[in-house]
Amino acid sequence: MKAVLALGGNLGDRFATLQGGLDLLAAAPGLEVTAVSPVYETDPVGGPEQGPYLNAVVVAETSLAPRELLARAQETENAFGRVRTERWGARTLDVDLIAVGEVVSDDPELILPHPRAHERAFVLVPWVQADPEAVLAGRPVAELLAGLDKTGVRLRADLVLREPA
Ligand SMILES: Nc1ncnc2c1ncn2[C@@H]1O[C@H](COP(=O)(O)OP(=O)(O)OP(=O)(O)O)[C@@H](O)[C@H]1O
Ligand SMILES: Nc1nc2c(c(=O)[nH]1)N=C(CO)CN2
Repeated sequence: MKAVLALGGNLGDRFATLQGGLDLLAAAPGLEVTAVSPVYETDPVGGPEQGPYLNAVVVAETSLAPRELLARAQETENAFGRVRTERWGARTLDVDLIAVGEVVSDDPELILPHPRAHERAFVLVPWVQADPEAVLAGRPVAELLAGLDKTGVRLRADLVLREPA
């Protein structure tokens, strides 16, 4: 199955954390990274006043069940010292599951596709770069993006994630 994961963080050495998170995810058995987006610097959306994020999207081919993938994502967050405080608050690393194959889930522990992805330029802009054919809940991501404000999402061409070996 194809899995799409969104990485983001706005504390500490943000780029080193993104690379470390990607490497750790890729080290999981049953997950092969097939595409990595460029890195974007993004204005924070929601939550308290906080600094800008770096965001990127990773596309992978996986044999893991969605729950196992969520566990890997959460282990990766924890490895980078994520401390949960307030909702949408600053964090070193956030790993969200955007979509896993065609799986639809309304279990609050794992909602698929991610319930806010369709309105988040900081997810859709990198995603469509990693996969121009991307589709979310039956709609081309490129089309969803046409209706969104992308001014808070800036390419950081100087920061390029290394694809894990
Ligand atoms: N698609 C999903 N990807 C990641 N976590 C999810 C998903 N659906 C539900 N969750 C649940 O959401 C809970 C809270 O996640 P988290 O604290 O990362 O939220 P957030 O990143 O602050 O906000 P947002 O959910 O808007 O991105 C997690 O414990 C997880 O079980
Ligand atoms: N720019 C930006 N804003 C956010 C982000 C994020 O990754 N990037 N993540 C959030 C909660 O998941 C809330 N707000």
